[in-house]
Amino acid sequence: MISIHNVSKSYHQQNIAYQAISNVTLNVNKGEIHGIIGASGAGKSTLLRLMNLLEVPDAGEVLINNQELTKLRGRSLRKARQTIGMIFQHFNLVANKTVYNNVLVSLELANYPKKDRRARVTECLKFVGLETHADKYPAQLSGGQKQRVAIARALANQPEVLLCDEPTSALDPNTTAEILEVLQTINQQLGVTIVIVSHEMEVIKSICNRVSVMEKGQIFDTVNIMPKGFTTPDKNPQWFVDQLTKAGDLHHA
Ligand SMILES: Nc1ncnc2c1ncn2[C@@H]1O[C@H](COP(=O)(O)OP(=O)(O)OP(=O)(O)O)[C@@H](O)[C@H]1O
Repeated sequence: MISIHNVSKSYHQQNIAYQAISNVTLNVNKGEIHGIIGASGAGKSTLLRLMNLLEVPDAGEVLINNQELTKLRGRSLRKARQTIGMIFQHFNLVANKTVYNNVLVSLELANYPKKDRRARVTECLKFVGLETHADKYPAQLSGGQKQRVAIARALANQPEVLLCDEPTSALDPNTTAEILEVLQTINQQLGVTIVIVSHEMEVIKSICNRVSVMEKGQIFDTVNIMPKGFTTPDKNPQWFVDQLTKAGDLHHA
Protein backbone atom coordinates (compact mmCIF):
# COMPACT_ATOMS: atom_id res chain seq x y z
CA MET A 1 0.00 0.00 0.00
CA ILE A 2 2.65 2.51 1.12
CA SER A 3 6.28 1.74 0.31
CA ILE A 4 9.16 3.90 1.36
CA HIS A 5 12.52 2.98 -0.11
CA ASN A 6 15.82 4.33 1.19
CA VAL A 7 14.29 7.70 2.04
CA SER A 8 16.37 10.46 3.63
CA LYS A 9 15.42 13.95 4.73
CA SER A 10 17.53 16.70 6.25
CA TYR A 11 16.59 20.16 7.47
CA HIS A 12 18.87 23.15 7.06
CA GLN A 13 19.04 25.89 9.61
CA GLN A 14 21.66 28.63 9.51
CA ASN A 15 23.78 26.55 7.13
CA ILE A 16 23.74 23.56 9.47
CA ALA A 17 22.15 20.39 8.08
CA TYR A 18 20.22 18.15 10.46
CA GLN A 19 19.51 14.61 9.28
CA ALA A 20 15.91 13.99 10.43
CA ILE A 21 15.41 10.74 8.45
CA SER A 22 18.31 8.50 7.37
CA ASN A 23 17.87 5.91 4.65
CA VAL A 24 14.53 4.52 5.88
CA THR A 25 12.74 1.63 4.15
CA LEU A 26 9.23 0.72 5.31
CA ASN A 27 6.17 -1.05 3.92
CA VAL A 28 2.70 -0.35 5.27
CA ASN A 29 0.30 -3.12 4.23
CA LYS A 30 -3.20 -2.53 2.93
CA GLY A 31 -5.81 -2.66 5.72
CA GLU A 32 -3.45 -2.46 8.68
CA ILE A 33 -3.26 0.10 11.46
CA HIS A 34 0.43 0.85 11.57
CA GLY A 35 1.83 2.69 14.57
CA ILE A 36 4.99 4.78 14.67
CA ILE A 37 6.43 5.40 18.12
CA GLY A 38 9.74 6.64 19.53
CA ALA A 39 11.33 9.36 21.63
CA SER A 40 10.78 13.03 20.92
CA GLY A 41 12.84 14.10 17.90
CA ALA A 42 13.23 10.52 16.59
CA GLY A 43 11.68 11.59 13.28
CA LYS A 44 8.15 10.16 13.59
CA SER A 45 6.24 13.16 12.23
CA THR A 46 8.77 13.73 9.49
CA LEU A 47 8.44 10.12 8.33
CA LEU A 48 4.63 10.45 8.30
CA ARG A 49 4.79 13.71 6.33
CA LEU A 50 7.09 12.05 3.81
CA MET A 51 4.32 9.53 3.08
CA ASN A 52 2.14 12.15 1.37
CA LEU A 53 5.04 14.34 0.31
CA LEU A 54 4.16 17.15 2.73
CA GLU A 55 7.91 16.83 3.20
CA VAL A 56 9.86 16.15 0.01
CA PRO A 57 12.63 13.59 0.51
CA ASP A 58 16.23 14.43 -0.40
CA ALA A 59 16.70 10.88 -1.63
CA GLY A 60 14.70 7.68 -2.03
CA GLU A 61 11.22 6.82 -3.28
CA VAL A 62 7.70 6.97 -1.85
CA LEU A 63 5.11 4.74 -3.51
CA ILE A 64 1.36 4.55 -2.89
CA ASN A 65 -0.33 1.56 -4.57
CA ASN A 66 2.81 1.07 -6.68
CA GLN A 67 2.54 4.63 -7.96
CA GLU A 68 5.74 6.57 -7.34
CA LEU A 69 4.64 9.80 -5.65
CA THR A 70 8.16 11.18 -5.77
CA LYS A 71 7.98 11.25 -9.58
CA LEU A 72 4.66 13.09 -9.79
CA ARG A 73 4.24 16.86 -10.11
CA GLY A 74 1.35 19.37 -10.21
CA ARG A 75 -2.07 17.97 -11.07
CA SER A 76 -1.13 14.30 -11.01
CA LEU A 77 0.48 14.71 -7.57
CA ARG A 78 -2.66 16.47 -6.28
CA LYS A 79 -4.82 13.64 -7.66
CA ALA A 80 -2.65 10.94 -6.09
CA ARG A 81 -2.72 12.80 -2.78
CA GLN A 82 -6.52 12.56 -2.72
CA THR A 83 -6.09 8.89 -1.89
CA ILE A 84 -4.37 10.00 1.35
CA GLY A 85 -6.18 11.84 4.13
CA MET A 86 -4.41 13.38 7.12
CA ILE A 87 -5.30 14.56 10.62
CA PHE A 88 -3.16 16.50 13.09
CA GLN A 89 -2.68 16.99 16.82
CA HIS A 90 -4.18 20.51 16.76
CA PHE A 91 -6.92 19.66 14.25
CA ASN A 92 -5.99 22.46 11.74
CA LEU A 93 -9.59 23.56 11.19
CA VAL A 94 -10.39 26.91 9.55
CA ALA A 95 -11.60 29.06 12.44
CA ASN A 96 -13.94 31.33 10.46
CA LYS A 97 -15.69 28.51 8.61
CA THR A 98 -18.54 26.42 9.97
CA VAL A 99 -18.17 22.70 10.57
CA TYR A 100 -20.05 22.10 7.29
CA ASN A 101 -17.79 24.43 5.33
CA ASN A 102 -14.61 22.97 6.86
CA VAL A 103 -15.57 19.62 5.35
CA LEU A 104 -16.83 21.18 2.11
CA VAL A 105 -13.44 22.79 1.44
CA SER A 106 -11.77 19.46 0.85
CA LEU A 107 -14.44 18.52 -1.73
CA GLU A 108 -14.03 21.89 -3.48
CA LEU A 109 -10.27 21.48 -3.66
CA ALA A 110 -10.73 18.02 -5.18
CA ASN A 111 -13.31 19.25 -7.73
CA TYR A 112 -15.86 16.82 -6.33
CA PRO A 113 -19.08 17.02 -8.45
CA LYS A 114 -21.00 20.09 -7.22
CA LYS A 115 -24.40 18.40 -7.12
CA ASP A 116 -23.10 15.67 -4.80
CA ARG A 117 -21.21 17.85 -2.33
CA ARG A 118 -24.01 18.56 0.17
CA ALA A 119 -24.91 14.89 0.48
CA ARG A 120 -21.25 13.90 0.89
CA VAL A 121 -20.56 16.48 3.63
CA THR A 122 -23.68 15.35 5.50
CA GLU A 123 -22.70 11.70 5.13
CA CYS A 124 -19.21 12.37 6.54
CA LEU A 125 -20.56 14.44 9.46
CA LYS A 126 -23.06 11.66 10.23
CA PHE A 127 -20.25 9.11 10.22
CA VAL A 128 -18.44 11.00 12.98
CA GLY A 129 -21.68 11.78 14.85
CA LEU A 130 -21.70 15.53 14.24
CA GLU A 131 -24.54 16.09 11.78
CA THR A 132 -26.36 18.31 14.28
CA HIS A 133 -23.28 20.53 14.67
CA ALA A 134 -22.95 21.49 10.98
CA ASP A 135 -23.61 25.21 11.53
CA LYS A 136 -21.29 25.65 14.50
CA TYR A 137 -17.81 27.17 14.36
CA PRO A 138 -14.70 25.34 15.62
CA ALA A 139 -14.49 27.59 18.71
CA GLN A 140 -17.89 26.27 19.82
CA LEU A 141 -16.68 22.65 19.85
CA SER A 142 -14.77 20.50 22.34
CA GLY A 143 -11.35 19.11 21.39
CA GLY A 144 -12.81 15.70 20.60
CA GLN A 145 -15.51 17.25 18.41
CA LYS A 146 -12.87 19.32 16.57
CA GLN A 147 -10.89 16.15 15.86
CA ARG A 148 -14.09 14.50 14.56
CA VAL A 149 -14.59 17.39 12.13
CA ALA A 150 -10.98 16.98 11.00
CA ILE A 151 -11.64 13.25 10.50
CA ALA A 152 -14.82 13.99 8.48
CA ARG A 153 -12.81 16.42 6.33
CA ALA A 154 -10.05 13.84 5.82
CA LEU A 155 -12.61 11.18 4.81
CA ALA A 156 -14.59 13.37 2.42
CA ASN A 157 -12.68 12.31 -0.70
CA GLN A 158 -12.81 8.61 0.21
CA PRO A 159 -9.09 8.15 0.88
CA GLU A 160 -7.47 4.72 0.95
CA VAL A 161 -5.00 5.81 3.61
CA LEU A 162 -5.42 8.02 6.68
CA LEU A 163 -2.26 9.51 8.19
CA CYS A 164 -2.69 10.54 11.83
CA ASP A 165 -0.07 12.78 13.45
CA GLU A 166 -0.50 12.60 17.25
CA PRO A 167 -4.31 12.59 16.81
CA THR A 168 -5.10 12.25 20.52
CA SER A 169 -2.21 14.09 22.15
CA ALA A 170 -4.30 17.22 22.81
CA LEU A 171 -7.20 15.21 24.27
CA ASP A 172 -8.12 13.81 27.68
CA PRO A 173 -8.18 10.00 28.18
CA ASN A 174 -11.93 9.60 27.67
CA THR A 175 -11.96 11.67 24.49
CA THR A 176 -8.85 9.81 23.34
CA ALA A 177 -10.77 6.53 23.60
CA GLU A 178 -13.65 8.00 21.59
CA ILE A 179 -11.35 9.13 18.80
CA LEU A 180 -9.51 5.77 18.76
CA GLU A 181 -12.87 4.07 18.40
CA VAL A 182 -13.70 6.28 15.40
CA LEU A 183 -10.32 5.44 13.82
CA GLN A 184 -10.86 1.73 14.37
CA THR A 185 -14.33 1.94 12.79
CA ILE A 186 -12.87 3.74 9.76
CA ASN A 187 -10.35 0.92 9.40
CA GLN A 188 -12.85 -1.91 9.88
CA GLN A 189 -15.93 -0.55 8.12
CA LEU A 190 -14.37 1.50 5.33
CA GLY A 191 -11.22 -0.57 4.86
CA VAL A 192 -8.99 2.49 5.17
CA THR A 193 -5.34 1.79 5.95
CA ILE A 194 -4.20 3.89 8.93
CA VAL A 195 -0.77 5.12 9.95
CA ILE A 196 -0.70 6.67 13.40
CA VAL A 197 2.18 8.55 14.99
CA SER A 198 2.02 8.83 18.75
CA HIS A 199 4.38 9.13 21.68
CA GLU A 200 1.70 7.49 23.87
CA MET A 201 2.37 3.75 24.29
CA GLU A 202 -1.24 3.07 25.39
CA VAL A 203 -2.61 4.66 22.22
CA ILE A 204 -0.32 2.60 19.99
CA LYS A 205 -1.03 -0.64 21.86
CA SER A 206 -4.80 -0.12 21.78
CA ILE A 207 -5.50 -0.21 18.02
CA CYS A 208 -2.31 -0.97 16.04
CA ASN A 209 -1.52 -4.37 14.55
CA ARG A 210 1.99 -3.43 13.42
CA VAL A 211 4.31 -0.90 14.97
CA SER A 212 7.59 0.68 13.90
CA VAL A 213 9.85 1.97 16.64
CA MET A 214 12.03 4.91 15.58
CA GLU A 215 15.33 6.14 16.91
CA LYS A 216 17.51 8.96 15.56
CA GLY A 217 15.86 9.13 12.13
CA GLN A 218 15.87 5.38 11.57
CA ILE A 219 13.56 2.45 12.18
CA PHE A 220 14.93 0.52 15.12
CA ASP A 221 12.44 -2.36 14.71
CA THR A 222 8.98 -3.20 13.36
CA VAL A 223 6.83 -5.63 15.33
CA ASN A 224 3.44 -7.29 14.90
CA ILE A 225 1.16 -6.88 17.92
CA MET A 226 -2.36 -7.82 18.94
CA PRO A 227 -4.36 -4.63 19.51
CA LYS A 228 -5.46 -4.64 23.12
CA GLY A 229 -8.48 -2.35 22.74
CA PHE A 230 -9.41 0.60 24.91
CA THR A 231 -11.58 1.03 27.96
CA THR A 232 -15.03 2.41 27.30
CA PRO A 233 -15.10 6.10 28.13
CA ASP A 234 -16.50 6.77 31.58
CA LYS A 235 -17.80 10.28 32.14
CA ASN A 236 -19.25 9.64 35.57
CA PRO A 237 -17.61 12.08 38.05
CA GLN A 238 -17.37 9.24 40.59
CA TRP A 239 -14.98 7.45 38.16
CA PHE A 240 -12.61 10.42 38.38
CA VAL A 241 -12.87 10.43 42.19
CA ASP A 242 -12.20 6.65 42.27
CA GLN A 243 -9.14 7.04 40.03
CA LEU A 244 -7.81 9.78 42.31
CA THR A 245 -8.38 7.98 45.58
CA LYS A 246 -7.94 4.28 44.78
CA ALA A 247 -4.22 4.27 45.61
CA GLY A 248 -5.21 5.29 49.10
CA ASP A 249 -2.86 8.27 49.18
CA LEU A 250 -5.53 10.93 48.76
CA HIS A 251 -8.46 11.74 51.03
CA HIS A 252 -11.74 13.53 50.52
CA ALA A 253 -11.67 17.21 51.48
N1 LIG B 1 10.72 22.12 9.66
C1 LIG B 1 11.81 21.77 10.37
N2 LIG B 1 12.93 22.51 10.33
C2 LIG B 1 14.03 22.16 11.03
N3 LIG B 1 14.13 21.03 11.78
C3 LIG B 1 13.05 20.25 11.84
C4 LIG B 1 11.83 20.57 11.15
N4 LIG B 1 10.92 19.58 11.41
C5 LIG B 1 11.54 18.70 12.23
N5 LIG B 1 12.81 19.10 12.49
C6 LIG B 1 13.78 18.37 13.33
O1 LIG B 1 13.86 17.03 12.85
C7 LIG B 1 13.91 16.11 13.94
C8 LIG B 1 12.77 15.14 13.84
O2 LIG B 1 11.57 15.85 14.06
P1 LIG B 1 10.14 15.14 14.11
O3 LIG B 1 9.13 16.19 14.41
O4 LIG B 1 9.95 14.33 12.89
O5 LIG B 1 10.35 14.17 15.36
P2 LIG B 1 9.26 13.44 16.25
O6 LIG B 1 9.79 12.08 16.55
O7 LIG B 1 7.93 13.52 15.58
O8 LIG B 1 9.29 14.31 17.55
P3 LIG B 1 8.10 14.79 18.53
O9 LIG B 1 7.54 13.54 19.16
O10 LIG B 1 8.79 15.67 19.52
O11 LIG B 1 7.11 15.53 17.68
C9 LIG B 1 13.86 16.96 15.22
O12 LIG B 1 15.17 17.12 15.70
C10 LIG B 1 13.30 18.28 14.77
O13 LIG B 1 13.78 19.35 15.54
